[in-house]
Amino acid sequence: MSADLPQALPFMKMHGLGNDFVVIDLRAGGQPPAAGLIMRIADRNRGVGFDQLATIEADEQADLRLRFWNPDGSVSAACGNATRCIARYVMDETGRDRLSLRTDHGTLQAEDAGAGMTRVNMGHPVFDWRQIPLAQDVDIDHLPIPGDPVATGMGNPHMTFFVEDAAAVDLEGFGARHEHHPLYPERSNVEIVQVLSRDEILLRIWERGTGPTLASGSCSCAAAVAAARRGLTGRRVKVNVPGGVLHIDWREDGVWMEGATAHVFSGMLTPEWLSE
Ligand SMILES: N[C@H](CCC[C@H](N)C(=O)O)C(=O)O
Repeated sequence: MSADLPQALPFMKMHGLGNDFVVIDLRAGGQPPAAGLIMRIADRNRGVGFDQLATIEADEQADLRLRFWNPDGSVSAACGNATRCIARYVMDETGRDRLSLRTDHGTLQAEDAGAGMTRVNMGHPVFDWRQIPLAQDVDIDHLPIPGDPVATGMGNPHMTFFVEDAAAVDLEGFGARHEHHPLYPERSNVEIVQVLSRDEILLRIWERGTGPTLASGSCSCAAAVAAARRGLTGRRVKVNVPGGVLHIDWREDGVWMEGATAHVFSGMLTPEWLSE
């Protein structure tokens, strides 16, 4: 082994309803990986594979500082399921039942919801077109796009379509096309929603920078907020995603999201692989 190989890089693999994450714990120090290394780790054949990579850092204002990246190396200010996974891990580690987590979308509160479930307040939805962001001032409840979608910001941009039959949508073609719609200068996450009742929806997801995923926290929040704004549901809904169930509750203090999490394994990226 040559003396100038990088050190091994420890990581954790976690998932929330199949929305999977590589988590790098930097609380003791160290820099987040550069975009090139993030893209290599994202490779499901030659790396580890993930929907998002997250780092945990120590923070002076909150209990933890979290950052998120997509497999294409782009940054996301919000990642609800990774936030829940990391909150659960640190609550188990410290014995605490509440944590504050600073993200690029503000400081979020997480709590133990009992029965192994973890709840996070994802903050207030954003309805200002400049902050979502959209390219121009349009009616966000009825975007000038075929299919009549709703625009919502959850720290990241969302475009939500309501359909009769979500299973009938060609998500690959539809999602890829709409992620890059010119109305969204920073691209968009795309949600296909089928309303089942006043308090239950079916959701299929195309994540910006990732593609189709089994679940997505911020997409579930955006879909629930959009359904409530359209008057199709109340503000508390059960969201059925391909990977399971999330419960969304749009309260006065923000959009709360509750569901299961898993810490699957801890591993090491080897010095040999890191230096390739
Ligand atoms: N999986 C995440 C969302 C990632 C969003 C990301 N694809 C973007 O906006 O760039 C979640 O649970 O909220």
